[in-house]
Amino acid sequence: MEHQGDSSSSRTNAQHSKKARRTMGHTVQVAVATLNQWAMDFEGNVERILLSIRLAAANGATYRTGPELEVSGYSCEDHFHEPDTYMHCWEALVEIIQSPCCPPGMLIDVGMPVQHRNVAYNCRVAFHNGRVVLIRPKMTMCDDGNYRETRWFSPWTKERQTEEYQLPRFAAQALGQETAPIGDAVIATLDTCLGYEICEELWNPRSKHIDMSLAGVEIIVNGSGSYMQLRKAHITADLIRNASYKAGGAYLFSNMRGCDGQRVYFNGCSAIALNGSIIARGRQFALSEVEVTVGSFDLHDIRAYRGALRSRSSVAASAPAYPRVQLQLELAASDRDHPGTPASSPLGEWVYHRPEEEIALGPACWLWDYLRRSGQGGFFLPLSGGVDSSSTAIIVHSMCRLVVEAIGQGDRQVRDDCRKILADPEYVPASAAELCGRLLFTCYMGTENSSRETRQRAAALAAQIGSSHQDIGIDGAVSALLGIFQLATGMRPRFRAAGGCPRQNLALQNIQARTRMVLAYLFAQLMLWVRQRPGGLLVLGSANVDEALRGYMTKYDCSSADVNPIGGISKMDLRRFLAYAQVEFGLPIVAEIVAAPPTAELEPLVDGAIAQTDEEDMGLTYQELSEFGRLRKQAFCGPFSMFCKLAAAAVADGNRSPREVADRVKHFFRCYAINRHKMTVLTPSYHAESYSPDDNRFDHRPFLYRANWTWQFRAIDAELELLAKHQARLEEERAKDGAAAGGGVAPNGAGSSSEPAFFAAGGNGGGGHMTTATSAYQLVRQSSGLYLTGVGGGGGGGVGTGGADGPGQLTVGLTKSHSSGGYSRMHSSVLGKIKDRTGVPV
Ligand SMILES: Nc1ncnc2c1ncn2[C@@H]1O[C@H](COP(=O)(O)OP(=O)(O)OC[C@H]2O[C@@H]([n+]3cccc(C(=O)O)c3)[C@H](O)[C@@H]2O)[C@@H](O)[C@H]1O
Ligand SMILES: Nc1ncnc2c1ncn2[C@@H]1O[C@H](COP(=O)(O)OP(=O)(O)OP(=O)(O)O)[C@@H](O)[C@H]1O
Ligand SMILES: NC(=O)CC[C@H](N)C(=O)O
Repeated sequence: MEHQGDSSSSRTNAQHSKKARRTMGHTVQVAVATLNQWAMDFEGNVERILLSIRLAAANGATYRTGPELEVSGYSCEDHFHEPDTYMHCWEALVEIIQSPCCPPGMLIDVGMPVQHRNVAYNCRVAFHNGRVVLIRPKMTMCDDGNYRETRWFSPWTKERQTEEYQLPRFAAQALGQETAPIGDAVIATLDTCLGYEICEELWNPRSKHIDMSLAGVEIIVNGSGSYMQLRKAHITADLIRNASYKAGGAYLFSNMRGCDGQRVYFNGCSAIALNGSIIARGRQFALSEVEVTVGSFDLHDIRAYRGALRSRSSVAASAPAYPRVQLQLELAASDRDHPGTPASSPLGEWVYHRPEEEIALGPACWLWDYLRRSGQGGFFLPLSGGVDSSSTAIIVHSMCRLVVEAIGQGDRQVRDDCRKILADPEYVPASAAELCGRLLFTCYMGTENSSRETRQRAAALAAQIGSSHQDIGIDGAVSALLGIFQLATGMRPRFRAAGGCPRQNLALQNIQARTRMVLAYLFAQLMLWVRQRPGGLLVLGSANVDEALRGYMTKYDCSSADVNPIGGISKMDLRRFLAYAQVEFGLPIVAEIVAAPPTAELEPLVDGAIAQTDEEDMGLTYQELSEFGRLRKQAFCGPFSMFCKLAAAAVADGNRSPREVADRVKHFFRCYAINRHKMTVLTPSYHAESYSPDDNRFDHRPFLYRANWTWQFRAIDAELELLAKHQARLEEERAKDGAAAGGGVAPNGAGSSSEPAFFAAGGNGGGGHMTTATSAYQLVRQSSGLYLTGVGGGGGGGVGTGGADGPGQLTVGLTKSHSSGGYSRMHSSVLGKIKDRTGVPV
């Protein structure tokens, strides 16, 4: 099926084609736009789209594409259920199509939601010379991480088929066009062919670019809404490079950038690749709202590259065709139009930001978007002089550096936003520190438990970054609150050091922490009044991702803020960031902040020194929390699997016994379970970490748990018993065979290698087979060597039984261990309970 998508192309274009036929060029100049859109801000979104079209045209591009859902903004979420959203998108589209910013002859597409026959799709809408030429719906939705696309959109499932889309009445009248093709089609121009895969379609194993490129589509266009996560930027670049390397052709990747109203920060990095090399790319982090990246390539280079890929050509020869929308248009500029337009050369190596730079830049840009869009006048931060609140303060300072730099480079949008925030229409910042003094208000809120060192560190950091700093005491407020309690109950809690029980000790800590939160909001509301400036300040939070995971924070203390730039970042990464900032931003005090042991300073000092450290309090190190966090979320480990993996590693390293590992895993899960409720009120945090426990979108789990995990912990105990038995048997074997055995046996027990046999395929005595199924249970034995050495030396090869089990022995071993250990104990107690309740023996 072919569509004459441009049958009524304008006179200008017809003349252009005639001329081009005489002086045909092969170099196509294209533009990918990176836009900082804002969900539901149709006004601003249209302006930014038009600006990008204008810039693309000014740079000689004949084709412009942009990010996913750029008309509405990506993060509209349940607004995608509202008919208004679709209507406003069409209104915006008509405005864009009819704008004088769109030059005649230019092929343009925008991303927006479209409802067709009562089904909502996430689409690219391509237009040319005032007409919609194709609506291409997304065919593979994204639902992982923070994405929830199938909640609003359906994938287009009719492969290589189109239907007629009926334009809304007002749009049809405005454009003089009743229908447009919608579906899985491509656009054929007079000189090349172009097709779409939208964001996730590139990430999916059945990427659409494969079939399209085999069917002769030379330019693949991807409009994306891909958000930042630490250490992720290289993935998109690799995917684009690989797609165009394997399939040949040009790959145009256009991404959103910035905070469009949610916790995520879209990652920029728009790029153009040709035949496996990146030829143009945009920035990952920046304050500019519109960035247009232009690249040019020779269509003959695509044909030569593909033709030389012989295996590709033979597959392509039988590839099914796509419906093509035919346009009377040449994308390649004629030589006379753009004499000497050179094809872009491959860029050198793509240098990615290190994680510490990503922390310095990403949250800073996100905060800028949040601040200017919230209409507030700056930030208020309770600054303790510890790693976390210092990191937050330095991120604001980094934001100020970016603002000053952008204004210096002539970014008028940033300058105007800055003036609006500060309510000063003439303002030009003198330096980052000077701007910081106006935007960031820090406050040390000391108690009798605060040390001189932290107080001084907070003051020194404030002086070095330039924030407006105050040092206040809050003991009066704390004792007033305790006084009320005492008046009401006649009791006054005491610290542990003064003979109080843990409950009293904890309550006395939490009242200090919560009082700080109340004061933080008071100061945030009134500090600009004190300075005779309008508006208020946003309260910043500083709880890191590990504290959230472990629940090591007081609910509704200073962790409850308006926004938290470090809530998705681990303590380990924050330390890296601080080391980087110390040098990069010239902040010598940071060395002391990093070196000090993290402490809450909520318990009395002992002889004037800190008596409480975070890691001791938590019973876990920050490094362990990162490891547990990754296993829980990224590796999808429950307590049992986490134990198995960590025990295997610990035994291999010889640094911990399985029992110690079991104790720590159980402690972690207990703490996680009793504190999970805190995640329901977690301050909105910049999303950066793939193991974030954020309950809002990213990590959907219950918040009421059976915190002693009886069933799961019993499985760990059974496993411990099993390992102990193996250990005992191993020692027995060693004692028996001693040096004569010369170590373990080779695979299949056939040799006498001095290495413990690792991939044993069955003990010689028992004939058991190690199947390819590698459960976590098997891995424990593999990496600890316990199972395999036992197999070889003992000649029995049974697991858990020491007998001559046959195939499948591992499973049998597991079952036996459970029934001999925890499971049978539990089982009899259940039977007892049932009997008690029913009176009937079971
Ligand atoms: N399942 C559940 N669903 C809903 N709510 C639940 C709940 N379980 C307890 N609760 C409630 O939660 C409240 C207890 O939580 P909360 O008041 O936060 O108190 P809690 O978690 O008991 O104690 C605060 C923890 O944070 C530590 N801390 C304190 C201060 C600073 C720092 C630091 O970051 O350096 C750490 C402190 O050592 C302690 O471990 C109670 O009201 C309790 O009834
Ligand atoms: N003495 C203090 N002055 C001002 N704010 C404080 C003080 N103590 C704690 N806070 C605030 O409460 C937050 C949580 O306190 P907590 O003691 O848990 O610190 P933390 O999470 O370890 O962070 P940090 O590394 O900044 O101390 C801090 O990040 C900080 O914003
Ligand atoms: N919007 C999307 O389809 C997202 C795709 C992809 N998984 C990403 O993280 O970028």
